[in-house]
Amino acid sequence: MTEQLIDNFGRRISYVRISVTDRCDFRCVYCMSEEMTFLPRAQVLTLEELAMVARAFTELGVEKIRLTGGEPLVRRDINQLVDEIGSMPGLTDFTMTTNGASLRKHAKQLYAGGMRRLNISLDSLDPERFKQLTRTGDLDKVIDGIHAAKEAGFERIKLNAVILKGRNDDEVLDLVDFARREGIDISFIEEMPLGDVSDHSRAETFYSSDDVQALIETRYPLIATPETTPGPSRYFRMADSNSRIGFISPHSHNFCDTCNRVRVTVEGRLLLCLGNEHSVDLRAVLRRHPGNMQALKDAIINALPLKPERHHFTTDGDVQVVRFMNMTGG
Ligand SMILES: Nc1nc2c(ncn2[C@@H]2O[C@H](COP(=O)(O)OP(=O)(O)OP(=O)(O)O)[C@@H](O)[C@H]2O)c(=O)[nH]1
Ligand SMILES: C[S@@+](CC[C@H](N)C(=O)[O-])C[C@H]1O[C@@H](n2cnc3c(N)ncnc32)[C@H](O)[C@@H]1O
Ligand code: SF4
Ligand code: SF4
Repeated sequence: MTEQLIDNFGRRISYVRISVTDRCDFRCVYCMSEEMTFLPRAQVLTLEELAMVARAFTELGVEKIRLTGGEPLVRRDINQLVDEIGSMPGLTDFTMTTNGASLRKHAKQLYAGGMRRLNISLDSLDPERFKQLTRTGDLDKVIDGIHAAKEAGFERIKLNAVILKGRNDDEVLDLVDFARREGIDISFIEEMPLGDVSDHSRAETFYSSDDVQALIETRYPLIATPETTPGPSRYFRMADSNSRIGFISPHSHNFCDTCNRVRVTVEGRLLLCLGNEHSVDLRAVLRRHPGNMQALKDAIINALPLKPERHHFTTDGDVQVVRFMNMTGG
């Protein structure tokens, strides 16, 4: 029987999020500072190391892998990694979270590599505002990227929108209408206190999922659905559309008791929880014992008791976790 990863709270780890780069072509205000220094290449896992980490997890019973970043599509040779992971036995869900700007170039290859779902971040449909929120992003490219993903055949595409009071809360209904028109899903995310951002006061911009939901229900009554992905969204449906509306609410509806996931940061740190610092250095194991799968699996198994029960985020604007989101991939 396959070995399984079960933590001290009885939660089985079936989902791993792997950050493949800390670099990004955007500088979203809630994720990065304007002047970011990225890691030297030697500190980042190589493609071979990333593939070995993915294989170790699948051999330990993990069924879902998400590639993230930074922007995963700016990593050179990303398609090679996708092909390799996509062919690993045991994976039932292989996917990516992307800002969408390079999907016109990559969507077909991702599909060919075995991906069937994609999450694409989109916080505004207004080109000027989109530029302000991402600092460098071009809205047209992202919309074109969404279309490219649909054309490539992706079965489920989900938009992710981080809602900030006073910045884009007036676009919630427009974003829902966009998702309905495109026949795709959308999740609304509460901003988390990761990384020290100077652009806005997080205490002032906090906008709860309940408020987003109330706003949507002024136009579309929402019907709760038990459907889940092995992710943190709570989903709702509308009577007259196939699009699902999700809410990712780390503050107002904590989902830690059903947590099924761990992360591998771009430096190969196995991070047991997004909201805490408990971690183990897998890169050191990989480089001390090159090619030794058992040593890597043992390091992962031995790390599990470190997984904390939950995060302790607050909405008062305090930063509890200093690392930026692009290191861990969200
Ligand atoms: N606090 C917390 N936030 C998470 C966790 N997993 C994902 N998120 C946040 O959820 C948002 C969307 O993440 P995605 O990369 O789209 O992944 P997902 O929601 O797990 O994806 P699905 O598989 O489609 O459900 C990001 O802002 C993540 O930081 C988690 O374990 N804890
Ligand atoms: C860090 S990004 C990496 C993948 C890709 N670059 C993208 O933007 O989709 C993953 C997700 O985290 C979200 N995110 C980033 N910073 C966040 C924060 N402080 N709070 C909540 N979500 C955040 C982004 O909106 C995105 O949906
Ligand atoms: S949220 Fe994604 S696209 Fe935006 S800066 Fe962070 S890594 Fe880049
Ligand atoms: S905050 Fe930590 S414990 Fe809670 S769901 Fe996220 S990773 Fe799991």
